[in-house]
Order: sequence, then C-alpha cells, then structure tokens
Amino acid sequence: MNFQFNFTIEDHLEKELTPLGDGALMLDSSKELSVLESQKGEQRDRKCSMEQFDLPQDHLREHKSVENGAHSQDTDSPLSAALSSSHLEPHEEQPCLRVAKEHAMPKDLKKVLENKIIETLPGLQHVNLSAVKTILLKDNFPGENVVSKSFPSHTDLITGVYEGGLKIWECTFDLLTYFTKAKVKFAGKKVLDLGCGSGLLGIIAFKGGANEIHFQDYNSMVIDEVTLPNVVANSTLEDEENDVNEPDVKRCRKSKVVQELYKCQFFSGEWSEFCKLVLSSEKPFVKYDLILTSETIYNPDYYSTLHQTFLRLLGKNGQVLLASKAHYFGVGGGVHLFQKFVEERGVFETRTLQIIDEGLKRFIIELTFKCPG
Ligand SMILES: C[S@@+](CC[C@H](N)C(=O)[O-])C[C@H]1O[C@@H](n2cnc3c(N)ncnc32)[C@H](O)[C@@H]1O
Repeated sequence: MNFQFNFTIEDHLEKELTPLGDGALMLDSSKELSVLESQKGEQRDRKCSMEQFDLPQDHLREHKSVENGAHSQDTDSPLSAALSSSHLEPHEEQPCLRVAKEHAMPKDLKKVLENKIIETLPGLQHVNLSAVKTILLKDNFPGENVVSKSFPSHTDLITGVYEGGLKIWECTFDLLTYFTKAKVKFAGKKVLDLGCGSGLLGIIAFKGGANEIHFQDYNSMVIDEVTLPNVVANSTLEDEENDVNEPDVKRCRKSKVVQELYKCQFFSGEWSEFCKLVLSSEKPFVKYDLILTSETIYNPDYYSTLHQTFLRLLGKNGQVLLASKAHYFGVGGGVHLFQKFVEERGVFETRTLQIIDEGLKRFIIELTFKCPG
C-alpha cells in the first residue's frame, strides 16, 4: 500500500476551485490558493489572504474574546502571548476557511451503513474506502465534489479542497499499535480525534470507555460517508454479534447502543472554524483531556492554526498524541519542522514517544503544556 502523497493535480482542476457549496469558502483561479504538485517536485504556494474572505477581522476578534474569557494567565507568559496574538503573520495565514458544522447522528442507524462494504481490522470495523469513492463518483455526490476531483487523478489531497480523509494513513496504524503497547487509558476522558478521516483513533477511545468523543475532519463528505458509518459499524455490529431472540432484550440492547453513540459528536470544517464552533457550542466549554491526531502536520501553512487549536481546546493537564512521518515530500512539512515551530512558541513541551524506523521514518510525539497552571 502506498502512503506517499501523490499529487497529480491538473491545471484545469486548479481553475475549478470555485465555491463548492456546503459552506466552503474557496477561491476561484484568479485568487490565491495553495496547490501542490509533486510532478514538478515543487510547492506552488498561493495563499488565500484573509481579506479575500471578508472574515478576518471578526474571525480574529472572536479568537481573542474567547481566548480572553477562557484564560487569565500572566500577559507576559508565552501561553498568554500565544493566546492573545491578534494577528497571524503573513506566512501563517490560513490557506482556506471552510466553515465548520456539526453533523447529527442519523436516527436510522441502519441507513448509515447502507451500500457500505465493511472490512475488519483486529478489534475494528471500517467501511471499504474504494467502494465509498466509487459510489460517490457514480452518484455525482452533491455539495463537496472532491471525489470527482481527486479520485480519477489518484490525488491524496488537494490543499484547501480535500485534505485526505478518504484514506487510512499509515500513522493511524502506528498510533493504534502504540495505544495497545503503552496501555493508553481512555476511560472517562473527553477525547478529540482531530483530522479524523476514518476516525479509527476516536473509535478506539470510544471502545475504551471515553466519556465523550469528538471527531473532526476538514471535509463534510468524509464525516458523512466514512467517519460516521465507521463509528456506527463499531457499535451496531458488536450488538448483532450478541444476537438474541427476545424482542425486549433486543430493544434494550439497541437503546443502549444508541445511548452510547450519543457520546460521539461529529464536526467538519477548517480547524479555526471548528474551534469557534465548539467553543461557542458549550458554555463553559470543557476542554479535551486527550487530542489524537495522525498525519496532520504535512503542510507548514497549517501549523499556526493547528497550534492555536491545541492551545484553545486542550485541557491544562491534557495530552496531544500526534503521529507523523518524518517528512512529507512535495508539501514540506514533517516532525522536525513542527517540533521547531512548537518549541519557538514556548507553550508546549514536545516529547518523542516512539520512532518507527521502517522505510520512511515515522514518529509518535506527545505535546503537553509547559506550565499547566
Ligand atoms: C492526511 S489526512 C489524515 C487522516 C487520518 N488522520 C489518518 O491518519 O488516516 C489529514 C486530515 O487532517 C485534516 N486536516 C488537514 N488540514 C486541515 C485543516 N487546515 N483544517 C481542518 N482539518 C484539516 C483533514 O480532515 C484530513 O482528514
């Protein structure tokens, strides 16, 4: 299986990057956008400027007010400086701001798994992604038309349009193995699977007794067609395994499954938009004990937003478990660059938990607040 980025974006696709519906705030070809092409082995980086979206001022004010409300640290501390930074440096502007939304758990759980082929990994079920893509292509999926853009050209991601959630990336498996090896505890925790794609990390937390599990992906279609079905597959199938004939027992089990599923919430959208949404949805917002994230540091343009997301959403004694390849060719990101970025901001401590030295080196790193108080 090939887990390398595989950029084969053709020029006509770039020109098609116009509004996509589904809340996406995209650019047309006359504006700037990050598009990566490995064929040329170079990164052409045309950023969306904040002004182009008419969002920046409100967006930044909102960051500031929420942050000011949530923290009362000494204004000289790196944490407070990072939280109160009212602007992003030009190179730190977010390439795109896809509006965030919450996806409700459908009432008819059976429908969620309709037309899905279920595959099995040890202790996990997941939908077959090729089948999902084929159906999406065939049905000319409305809204985010990312499959028709990425699938025929075998593109793993299109920056700002499709960020790779229709594939299970290698580092997800590294983190899954690490969970078992390190006996990571999920019970009673509030967990975020950030950039979840298939959501397998969050599903393990769900199965491990986490109290609340939030799944976030950039693309709404990934949440609806992959993450949500995977979560449902990992609850209802288990229920069916213990098949019983008595209707009362069956009903009781079913309602227990539904109750359990309500521990899970699903969100799509760009990270800063996601932060805004969750921070305003619960008052006061209870921060995450654990943020799990795999293969989300490939693009240095996103580091500032990602760092802000950790900063705003992680509980003071919380932990981020991040899995990544050492380097992402063609995109430029990687573990060392990200660790340097984090260290320069002085808010989080990073610790390497594991190095997987097979083929392309991969890492599991932990981020915790330097001064939890
Ligand atoms: C390469 S995929 C990895 C998917 C999954 N974690 C895995 O390991 O299989 C990167 C994920 O990060 C998310 N992502 C990347 N950049 C993002 C951004 N700027 N805002 C929101 N989500 C983003 C996308 O949703 C995408 O699913």
